[in-house]
Amino acid sequence: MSASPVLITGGGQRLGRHCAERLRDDGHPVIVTYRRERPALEALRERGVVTLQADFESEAGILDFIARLKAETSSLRAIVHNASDWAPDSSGSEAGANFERLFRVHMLAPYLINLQARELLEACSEPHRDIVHMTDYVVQKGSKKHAAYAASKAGLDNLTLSFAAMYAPTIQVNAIAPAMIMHNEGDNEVYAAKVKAKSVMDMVPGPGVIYQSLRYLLDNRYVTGVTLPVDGGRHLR
Ligand SMILES: NC(=O)C1=CN([C@@H]2O[C@H](COP(=O)(O)OP(=O)(O)OC[C@H]3O[C@@H](n4cnc5c(N)ncnc54)[C@H](OP(=O)(O)O)[C@@H]3O)[C@@H](O)[C@H]2O)C=CC1
Ligand SMILES: Nc1nc2c(c(=O)[nH]1)N=C([C@H](O)[C@@H](O)CO)CN2
Repeated sequence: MSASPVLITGGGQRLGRHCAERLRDDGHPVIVTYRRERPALEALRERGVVTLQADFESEAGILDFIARLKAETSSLRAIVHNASDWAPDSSGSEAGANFERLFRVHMLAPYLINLQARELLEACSEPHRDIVHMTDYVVQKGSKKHAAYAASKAGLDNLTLSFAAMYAPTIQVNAIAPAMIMHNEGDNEVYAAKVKAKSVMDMVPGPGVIYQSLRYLLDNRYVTGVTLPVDGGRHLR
């Protein structure tokens, strides 16, 4: 029987893309979701990655994706909820819409996908089945400029506990809480130096440290309901 795929939402770039490529290198079938077509997706397809379009801004979009996921595969080895919108807080009339959108992308989508794709994980013939939520160090601290984003990631962090309790012992549910892993286009040198100095490890490590953490969770059959901090010791500053 062929191996069941690992689903990575928002896998068309940066951390999700890196993990998709590394999982393919390790021989895993992989499905990624994307919103916007681009050359990186064609490169992933050439490596055998299945790509499914998905926009989690609305419940209808989430449910439409779930239906297409079930048409694509009859089982899943793991689900990595990586898709995310690091939107700053909006002012005035846009504040509520911004908050609701981030709630849907970071909480409603993982919640509905976990509920409705449980049968796909249970259908996996391998002994390990995993759900991994990508949260954020900021869950512990809050954010003056990304309060809605931080709150929605805190909700996702709490969903880790609920789903871990609900789905044990057949499915493990954990989270990874990164801090500054890689720069964004447009980060100037002043900002880059400021964020680099926030971790006592004094570095911006790149996505390899996230794949190491994901690999640990996928390979360990006795860890569930935990959040792995991958933040360079931000709490020590
Ligand atoms: N990078 C970092 O330093 C840190 C990252 N994290 C977390 O790690 C994870 C990966 O980070 P990173 O790679 O930088 O993430 P990105 O900001 O690159 O976003 C990943 C993907 O999310 C997708 N996405 C955004 N909005 C939606 C939506 N409404 N519906 C569906 N997909 C959507 C995008 O798809 P598309 O491009 O196709 O539109 C994008 O490719 C995220 O959950 C992030 O919050 C946490 C702390 C630090
Ligand atoms: N979806 C995203 N979430 C986050 C990103 C990102 O690029 N995309 N980046 C960060 C920052 O690196 C922040 O950790 C710097 O302190 C947070 N979340």
